[in-house]
Amino acid sequence: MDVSKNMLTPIAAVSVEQAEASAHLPKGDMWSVHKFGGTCMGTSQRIQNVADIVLRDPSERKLVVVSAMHKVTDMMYNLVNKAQSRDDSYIIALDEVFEKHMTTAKDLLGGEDLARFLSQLHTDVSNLKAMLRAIYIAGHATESFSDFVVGHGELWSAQMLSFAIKKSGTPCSWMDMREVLVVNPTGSNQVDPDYLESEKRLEKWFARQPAETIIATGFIASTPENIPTTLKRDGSDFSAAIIGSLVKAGQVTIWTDVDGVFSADPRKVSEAVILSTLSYQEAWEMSYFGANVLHPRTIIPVMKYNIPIIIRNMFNISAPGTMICQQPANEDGDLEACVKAFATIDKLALVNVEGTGMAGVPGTASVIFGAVKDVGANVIMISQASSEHSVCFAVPEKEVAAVSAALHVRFREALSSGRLSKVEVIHNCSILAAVGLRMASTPGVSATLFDALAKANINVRAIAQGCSEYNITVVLKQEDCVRALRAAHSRFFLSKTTLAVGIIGPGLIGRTLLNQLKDQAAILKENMNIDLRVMGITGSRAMVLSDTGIDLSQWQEQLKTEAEPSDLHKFIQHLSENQLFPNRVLVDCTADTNVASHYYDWLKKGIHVITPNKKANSGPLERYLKLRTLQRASYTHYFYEATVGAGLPIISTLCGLLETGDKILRIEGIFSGTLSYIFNNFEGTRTFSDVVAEAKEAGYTEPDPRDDLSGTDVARKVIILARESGLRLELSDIPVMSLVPEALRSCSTADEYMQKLPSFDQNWGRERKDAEAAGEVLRYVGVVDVVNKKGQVELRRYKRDHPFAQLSGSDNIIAFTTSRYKEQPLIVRGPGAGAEVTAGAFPIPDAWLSLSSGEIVQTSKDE
Ligand SMILES: NC(=O)c1ccc[n+]([C@@H]2O[C@H](COP(=O)([O-])OP(=O)(O)OC[C@H]3O[C@@H](n4cnc5c(N)ncnc54)[C@H](O)[C@@H]3O)[C@@H](O)[C@H]2O)c1
Ligand SMILES: N[C@@H](CCO)C(=O)O
Ligand code: NA
Repeated sequence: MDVSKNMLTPIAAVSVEQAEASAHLPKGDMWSVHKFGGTCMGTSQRIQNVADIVLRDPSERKLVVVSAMHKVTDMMYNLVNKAQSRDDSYIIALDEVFEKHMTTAKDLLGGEDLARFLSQLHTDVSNLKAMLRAIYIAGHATESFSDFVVGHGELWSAQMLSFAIKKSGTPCSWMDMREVLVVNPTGSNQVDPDYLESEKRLEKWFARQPAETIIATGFIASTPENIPTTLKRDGSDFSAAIIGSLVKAGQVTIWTDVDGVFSADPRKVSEAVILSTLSYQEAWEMSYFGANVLHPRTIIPVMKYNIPIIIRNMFNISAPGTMICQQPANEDGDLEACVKAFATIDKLALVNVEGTGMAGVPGTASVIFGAVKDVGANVIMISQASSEHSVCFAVPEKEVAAVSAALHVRFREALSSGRLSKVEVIHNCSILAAVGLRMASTPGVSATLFDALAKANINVRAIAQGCSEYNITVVLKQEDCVRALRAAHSRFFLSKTTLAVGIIGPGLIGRTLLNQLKDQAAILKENMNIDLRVMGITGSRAMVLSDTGIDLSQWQEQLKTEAEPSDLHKFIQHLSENQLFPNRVLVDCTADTNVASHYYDWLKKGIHVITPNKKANSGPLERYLKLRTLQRASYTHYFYEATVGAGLPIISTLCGLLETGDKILRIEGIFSGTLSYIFNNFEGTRTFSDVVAEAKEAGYTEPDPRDDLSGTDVARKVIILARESGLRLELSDIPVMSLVPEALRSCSTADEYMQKLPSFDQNWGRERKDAEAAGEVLRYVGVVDVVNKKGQVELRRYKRDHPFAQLSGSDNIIAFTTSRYKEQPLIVRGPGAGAEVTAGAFPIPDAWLSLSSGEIVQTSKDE
């Protein structure tokens, strides 16, 4: 064997191209370093799998760093703890450790190899027994005693693996890294490698023990005085990176149990994707957030020589993993590709120190952070705007009480003199960070991020972005964090926009809407990339909820068989919390005042509301104004086109006129599909009550047809349009001529009313004939008189040639007289009631699209 080949390769930085060309498999003389963690070394079978992976790597020179078998490090620490607390059971615990390794070895090895390993294991265990006995007697273990004991897990796993590899005929040595790796403690549970000394010792090691496949113990090392120690919390990944840099490896592969680094925590974002590449800095940023990557320190040694690190799943070898290397060449150059990943940290508190006495006074920050340091708190982010009137920073929630107390003490005088106005704590915060090296050079990234957050109705409490621009950090309420993460992630990573929909009131309109959605969902997805899912349907008695979307061909059955008692609160909660998607829409298809009274809260939660229910907009003026103010102030949509004239573009026409600067003078028309139908068809051939029954049958009427006949429904529409035109009117301000005879107003049900109605047919017959005799027809009309600030609803007679006399079916006709349309009013005419046209008024793709992408759609004029 050529010993020189095993000596350290001269320093030769690997370029990115080289690294990529090598496609995870370095060629030539370069070392391929692998690291297998405890999970990978969990059982004899897994150790065998590790051996197979190592054997399959065609590199000529392989150096494999291993952790102790799964759980063994904890078992070893436990031994020390038991011994020093004089708990005799350390002996049994040591037996368990012995057993575990003996059985694993027996499974894995045979013959002489097994005998050699077991004999070594015996020797080690009896030495450990002696040492633990000493600890037991002393009642104390020094750090180096403890490190010595604990490190055995790695010694055994490395030896077993090296024997397992040898078994296949490949020469293989194992390396006790305590002979090679020298580190100095730095305090705070970290160590610094002594690269020079380690390099020297490594050369010596190679000279003694030339090998092309080496299994090395992770985690353990020596002090410069040759006392066994460990790499502390940085662990075996760090060992692999250090040894990788010492041998100037072609690459370092870290084998774990995940497919690579995800774009976001996959437990929180189901659409998270595996990233194929990450720059060192990006990985660094991600690892800070606890992403399953590497400890930042781990990256430093290999980064120095541009050695790529590949994170791969040992349980899914086919997954290519994530390569961490120097910034890869631009991929797409698009905005979305700039953000590599999102990460979050929960359980934080924001501390805000505020006051005029800080501006221009050097040293305030130093005092603040001095106080924070004194209580040993870790500052997670800092933000100060250039006005210098406030400094805010985030610390772990559990440290905030101490921080706040320390600041109050430190600033007692400043606070009492008023130089500082407050030291304020905002609890229950989380951090959301967007990470990406190329954010630095791409304008618009933060705009897109903040836009996504705004559209998901998420309030941002504080913002930080360093000049490096690798990371944009926002602080938000913890309860919003997952939703924020999903909103941001879907904006940058999903091509499709998503909508979670809840339907309240699957009556005639609701049912029709659900049918339309069933057909439309596929088209929306196909043509517009909108993923629309109905997450819940609730009637007045039963509801069905789904986490992934209700099958719209089954919902009626589900409502019968799989339903639970309806509970509006739970329903809303389900939609807001348990959703796949950040965009949420409620469609209220009831005529219920109570349901309508919740719109404000829903919009406030960021849930869009679509409704044909007139109760909110025609209810108490004050509530209406509050709702509209909120709607204008938020990014949340409130669509109610169907409340007037069903699917006819009445409200949008009115808004269009107002937005373009026109002035509304008068709106007059036939606003009731039911009453239009009734008077269009009440021509002498059928009785009045028969025609009313037909209208009900056709689905034009309100759930209680008396709402139509009494004029209330028309009055509500008049009020809606009046308010839209800027009038501040209450429903009670509108004089209404009711068509419900006095005697029938007290009927307790709609059915009773319908039954008694025929007794009034004669009166109606007379009325109609009178009009006919005068060449006129009866029409029930509503008027919004904007000039005189009033409204009116009444039955009128019109000449046979009047446009209002020309209607058919359930037609509505609405005439807008405006400054522009003064001589000839602008007329909108068409069917103004009925299931298809009404339900069709809200799922218009434009509306869904604007909802899902969060475009602001003006549904009314801004006053
Ligand atoms: N029918 C039309 O042509 C038309 C046109 C425009 C607007 N609208 C409006 O559409 C709405 C629905 O009309 P419809 O004809 O479908 O009435 P409908 O009576 O057929 O349906 C209403 C449904 O809502 C349910 N419901 C009532 N209160 C509820 C509650 N608190 N929680 C859950 N579910 C509840 C009822 O059980 C019923 O299933 C009404 O507001 C109506 O004014 C109807
Ligand atoms: N009942 C209403 C439905 C449309 O709002 C009508 O007849 O016009
Ligand atoms: Na309409």
